[in-house]
Amino acid sequence: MNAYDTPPLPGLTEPAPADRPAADSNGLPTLRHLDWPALVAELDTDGVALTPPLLTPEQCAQVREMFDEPGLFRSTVTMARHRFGEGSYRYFAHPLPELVLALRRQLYPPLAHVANTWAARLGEPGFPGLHEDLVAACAAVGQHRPTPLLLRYEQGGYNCLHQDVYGDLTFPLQVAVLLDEPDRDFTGGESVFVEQRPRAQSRPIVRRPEQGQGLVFAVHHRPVRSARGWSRVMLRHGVSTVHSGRRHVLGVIFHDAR
Ligand SMILES: O=C(O)CCC(=O)C(=O)O
Ligand SMILES: [Fe+2]
Repeated sequence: MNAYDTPPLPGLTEPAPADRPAADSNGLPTLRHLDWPALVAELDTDGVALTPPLLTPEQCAQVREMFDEPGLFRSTVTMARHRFGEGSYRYFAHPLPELVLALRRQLYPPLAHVANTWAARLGEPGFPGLHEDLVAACAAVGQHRPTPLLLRYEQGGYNCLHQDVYGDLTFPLQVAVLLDEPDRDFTGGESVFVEQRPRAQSRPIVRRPEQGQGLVFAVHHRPVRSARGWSRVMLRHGVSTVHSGRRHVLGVIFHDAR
């Protein structure tokens, strides 16, 4: 059983306005245009869902440029050093930039609804309905460090298949927002997912978001209906080689890290 009540899934009663991102009076994203029931259906089928643009091209440029402001980050990882791939990523420090915070807070409640449905299917503990309560739950188990990150791949860059687990408390969904325009700013660099099914061969899934679009996907596993009820299917994600140009992604992970 879930230990938390989850607010109803937004979008079930309100019509989705336009299929493009809007900004509030502070220039921060507002995500009222997302068709959550459609995204949930996609997540339940594939474990991966592609959103309409979450950020405008201007907001994408704004976030991309943050990569070169070292003061915004708590740590930088050179992927080749750990054999994670080729490229680098930086974890944002507190206080998170307003735009990153806005995405994290606004994407969380509908995803918590999905997470709680998945948890109930798998007999796992549930999650709070508000992101601030998830952050508090993380802190209570020693996970204090923010996990949103910016990734940069140059020509030849890639990201090996992995899972973003940073402690015992793992929120099961995450979002990656593409900040560049494919085939203009870079070529190659597809988003790659591999679903490892029980007692079966693995399924590859490839997505090519446009600039500003987000990919929502399972962090480690998700429920899939089987003959004996629900079983866990593992998902790993990565990025194929960038053939030319530079590719940037904003990674929004909801649990904090140890
Ligand atoms: O660059 C990508 O598309 C993958 C980013 C990633 O691994 C993440 O957001 O956790
Ligand atoms: Fe990742």
